[in-house]
Amino acid sequence: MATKSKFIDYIDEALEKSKETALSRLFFTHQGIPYPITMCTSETFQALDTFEARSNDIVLASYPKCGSNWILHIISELIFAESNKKYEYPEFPILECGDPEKYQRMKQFPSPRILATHLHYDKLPGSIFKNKAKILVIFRNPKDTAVSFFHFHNDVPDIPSYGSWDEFFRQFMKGQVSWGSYFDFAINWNKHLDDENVKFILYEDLKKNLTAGIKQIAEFFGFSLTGEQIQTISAQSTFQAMRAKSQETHGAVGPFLFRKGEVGDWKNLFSETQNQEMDEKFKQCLAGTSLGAKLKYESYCHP
Ligand SMILES: Nc1ncnc2c1ncn2[C@@H]1O[C@H](COP(=O)(O)OS(=O)(=O)O)[C@@H](OP(=O)(O)O)[C@H]1O
Repeated sequence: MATKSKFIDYIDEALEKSKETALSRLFFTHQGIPYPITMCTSETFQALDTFEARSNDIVLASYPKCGSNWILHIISELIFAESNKKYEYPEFPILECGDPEKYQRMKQFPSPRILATHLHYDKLPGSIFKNKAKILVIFRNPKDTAVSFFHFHNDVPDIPSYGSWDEFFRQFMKGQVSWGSYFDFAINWNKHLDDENVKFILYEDLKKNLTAGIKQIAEFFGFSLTGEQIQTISAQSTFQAMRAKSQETHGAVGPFLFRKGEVGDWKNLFSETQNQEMDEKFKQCLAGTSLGAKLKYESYCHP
């Protein structure tokens, strides 16, 4: 994604802060949602209200662990293929993370700017909608998302760990994890997936047919690339290719972030009771909805 850059500096800085942070002190709550103090501050949230989006910003919205780094990579490769200019990540790409002055600096950045975010729909800065920026929304099945989230906490040495998978699962189901509840995030987006300038993409579909997914993403954002260029990007965007370069692109956390990249890893951790609990929650929150169908829960979350 980037050579040693602000991007890696920012991750290293957050990891350094994490070292001194116990899990019990990791979160602060802003407008009802828990965020990690190692990455977000209330000052930055305040400054975010003044953020001015552009119509040609590329917005990537996802709950944590649904594949945002994958899509970020694909987008930066699309930009490179079209313009022959490497996207340099002048700031950490997660919009809500960083110091409050970042939005001032971002005014100077050339278009297109990539804005990744884990914010829930109703917490996104209004200028994204007012100025009609295009938003790609990435979803992944909730069981694999939870398992990926747990491993990230418990595998990365500098990030506060949970006592056990069972403990993490309890907190995940209550929405007491960074960026809040997966299900609230989903319920919020469900009403907006057919809005103008919004496109939905499913992690599992991208896994099944990466080339087709990249083609759709390119079309949505108006990149006109040849079939050969799409194939090249596809070859560079497989899990294996990205994991092999992960230390170079993401620093020390790279191999933990690009952990397994599989569909169905939840089967290794979920107990029967946890399965039933999540199936029930899915039913309550999303059964019969447009997003509920799009997530293909039956295919990806049933044994
Ligand atoms: N190319 C490719 N193919 C398949 N899967 C991939 C790819 N790149 C990233 N990933 C997987 O995405 C998971 C990390 O999600 P995020 O990038 O959204 O994480 S974060 O929220 O920004 O920390 C994490 O999932 P798990 O492996 O299940 O933990 C990554 O491995």
